[in-house]
Amino acid sequence: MNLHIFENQQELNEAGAGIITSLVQMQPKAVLGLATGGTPVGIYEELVKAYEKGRVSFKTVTTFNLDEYVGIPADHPESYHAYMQKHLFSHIDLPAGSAHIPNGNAPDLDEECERFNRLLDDAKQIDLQILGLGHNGHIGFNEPDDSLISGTHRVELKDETREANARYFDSINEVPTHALTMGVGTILKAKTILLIVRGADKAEIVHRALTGPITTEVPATLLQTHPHLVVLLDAEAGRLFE
Ligand SMILES: O=P(O)(O)OC[C@H]1O[C@](O)(CO)[C@@H](O)[C@@H]1O
Repeated sequence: MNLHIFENQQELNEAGAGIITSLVQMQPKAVLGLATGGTPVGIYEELVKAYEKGRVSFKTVTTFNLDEYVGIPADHPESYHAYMQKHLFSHIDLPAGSAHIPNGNAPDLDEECERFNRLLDDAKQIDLQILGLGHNGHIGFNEPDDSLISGTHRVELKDETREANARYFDSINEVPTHALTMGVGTILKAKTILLIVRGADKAEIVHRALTGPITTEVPATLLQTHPHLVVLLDAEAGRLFE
């Protein structure tokens, strides 16, 4: 594991964007796994700046998003489709057909998961998977459980996840109860994983995820088994590592 702790958010954002930019410069046909949530916003901002300065192009890149809520349309402001448009896709030259996000509003969700899995299979391997971390140790929307699922699947969100994400909605009742998520098998198959964690409220869970016993009750502990894990933490999240 390659762990870096940053004193300020800007340095973390630049480091995260720098890793992605370098990969795409070296490998213009890179397959990127993208995350949503509050954590990667600043990194996407830096990526957009790198694109605007002509340092990187996404013309031949393919992307896969980790997850999407079930039951809200893609144009809902809090859908992960809308998030990706707002924070990244509308600012760069990634062709629309190269960006894949599960459709949480598909009429047949099992079929949608199969479609997404087939696309992932066709892409062979994600070169770099960006990950945030849920307060309960979830990665993507793979929630703590006594077993975990390898491929893309439908998941019921835990109360704590819905509470954490309620800040983006008018009330908790509007937060979807289910989501589609890439499974842990797909996540762990990525060549490199870039885990990004910020804030004092995640100091304990990230420490447990990276140093505690491996358990499906903390899905992020499985990341300890990955041969190329890069971790970027802000000073608050990294408190217990110092
Ligand atoms: O970055 P946040 O908003 O704390 O979210 C934590 C995690 O939950 C998710 O939103 C669910 O996938 C992830 O994208 C993110 O890593």
